[in-house]
Amino acid sequence: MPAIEIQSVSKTYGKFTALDDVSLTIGEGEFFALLGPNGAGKTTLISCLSGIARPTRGTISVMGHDVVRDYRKARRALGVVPQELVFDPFFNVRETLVFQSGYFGLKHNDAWIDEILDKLGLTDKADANMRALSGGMKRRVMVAQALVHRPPVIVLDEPTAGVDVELRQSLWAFVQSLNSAGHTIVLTTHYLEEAQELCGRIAMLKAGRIIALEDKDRLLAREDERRVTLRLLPAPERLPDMLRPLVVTRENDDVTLRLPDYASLEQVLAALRIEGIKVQGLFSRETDLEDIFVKMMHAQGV
Ligand SMILES: Nc1ncnc2c1ncn2[C@@H]1O[C@H](COP(=O)(O)OP(=O)(O)OP(=O)(O)O)[C@@H](O)[C@H]1O
Repeated sequence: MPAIEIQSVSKTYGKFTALDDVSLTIGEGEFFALLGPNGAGKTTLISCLSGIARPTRGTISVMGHDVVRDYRKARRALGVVPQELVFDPFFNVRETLVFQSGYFGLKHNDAWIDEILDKLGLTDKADANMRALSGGMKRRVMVAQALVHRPPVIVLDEPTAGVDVELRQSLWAFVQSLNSAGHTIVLTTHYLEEAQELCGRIAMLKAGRIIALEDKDRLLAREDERRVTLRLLPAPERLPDMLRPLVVTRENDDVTLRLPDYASLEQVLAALRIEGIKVQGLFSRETDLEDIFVKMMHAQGV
């Protein structure tokens, strides 16, 4: 049974189509990334998943429970860490979590609450008022809140926006441990290096449509090329003919080239040598998810 099954889901707001025929199946135990630029429809999809918004067309189920017909069971299987910090300023951290447990009919949840507080580094803030916490601490409470009912499926909507490096790392370590323990994780983020490091499979959304849905490694292998930046001295007005089709960008003395493999660098260097152009610096890197994301988002016809 898939953890999440989204079938032909569309969501319109008046004449505006926020989601356009989205179908997606996420297996149990996956670490899945939902990527896309601002306004692509990620949060709308998560809202449909958690029952905050209702799809205009199509169906969604979480752990086999339809999110509309079987709302309670579907919601119980799901923990959502929202993008925005939503909290009651009159509660302290522990009260917030006890209250959230109550939503799910859980009365004796203290041992689990203590454990989550500990795992998220919130134990010494348990009695602090929500409004007295820093943004990062509030973010941790949002994560804790999503976990009070031990959901098998956890959705994190940009959990690291505005979060410092240390918290980001500890948050990911915790989320990874949840994934290792069998939880299904769905993540949206604009930090593509995080998605590249953590996720197994990736969906890219653009204007409400899925334009890529693939295993991360396969997606990365799609653009199997190397980028090499050369700092040239003197920076020539005209590059040797052989180089020109390979140029990705040219800024001041730096020319970035797209190479099919490192072996072709030899020909590039030879062409420069013939023209008397010296290479003062060289920097290279493999294609990463950001390159692929940018390319796909700018591709024509999608
Ligand atoms: N309640 C609403 N009424 C009208 N339009 C809406 C509503 N909610 C979302 N939209 C529109 O739907 C589109 C998708 O928004 P959504 O928040 O899902 O994008 P997103 O991919 O999560 O973006 P971001 O990365 O900025 O969070 C946007 O153009 C947004 O303005």
